[in-house]
Amino acid sequence: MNERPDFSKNANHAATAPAYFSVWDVHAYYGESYIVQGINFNVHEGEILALLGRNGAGKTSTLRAIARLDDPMITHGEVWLDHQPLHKMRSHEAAIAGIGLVPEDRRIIPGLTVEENLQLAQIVEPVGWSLERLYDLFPRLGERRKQEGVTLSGGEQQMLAIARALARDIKVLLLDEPYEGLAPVIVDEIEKTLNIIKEQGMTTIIVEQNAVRALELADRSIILDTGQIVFDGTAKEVLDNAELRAEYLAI
Ligand SMILES: Nc1ncnc2c1ncn2[C@@H]1O[C@H](COP(=O)(O)OP(=O)(O)OP(=O)(O)O)[C@@H](O)[C@H]1O
Repeated sequence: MNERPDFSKNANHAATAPAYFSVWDVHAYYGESYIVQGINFNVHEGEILALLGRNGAGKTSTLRAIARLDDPMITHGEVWLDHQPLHKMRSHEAAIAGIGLVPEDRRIIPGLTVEENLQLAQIVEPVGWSLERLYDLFPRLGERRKQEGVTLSGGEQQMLAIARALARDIKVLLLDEPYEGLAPVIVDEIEKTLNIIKEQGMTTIIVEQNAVRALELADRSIILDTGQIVFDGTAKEVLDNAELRAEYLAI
């Protein structure tokens, strides 16, 4: 058998340091399928972490597990957010505890305007960013506030999905493939916005197939392969390591 290069030496050290958001030895299954196979990582407050890897590496499953969705089910391990044990919570409780998941399919609610989609997110206290602040961040949403959300362009729907997460009082923003299907110019616009959100102190985890764009944005990166972490380090280390990129990201 070919030995594969070991980039994982950094993977476990992070779990010992206290952090704002900690994932410790998480294992998760879809039914009998063992998909998330002992994941450890930390994210510090205000940091952007890119969760990367090839198709099927387990990125979305990891994000879903830490957001405490029913599938995949965590069978072992702990997830902590600002001293709160997310691993003991269901998804709605994790949402109240500060998880803001923006799923890949964006889930804009049909029949509701842009503004109504945002207002719906604020029905339960505590609320996050005001509508005014969200429209300052996303002027296109302000211009289209009376338009039905599902009739927006793909990029605008992505903006609405992010804005809806921020409309709640969240502590960490989890983005699943936010750039998928978007033109580079729209990716530029969303990247700029995510940088502004970071400047305002938000902690973010981004799962993205477009690894180069995600690494431009991120402070740190974790690379997954078959449900395990094979690299944990800075975004620059990934960009500078051609062997690592070729092996796990095909870039
Ligand atoms: N609902 C499910 N039931 C069973 N297996 C699943 C389910 N969803 C995903 N998987 C499997 O889990 C593995 C990891 O999938 P996941 O979607 O987490 O990968 P990913 O890294 O996000 O890839 P992609 O970028 O292609 O979405 C894959 O082998 C996939 O087939």
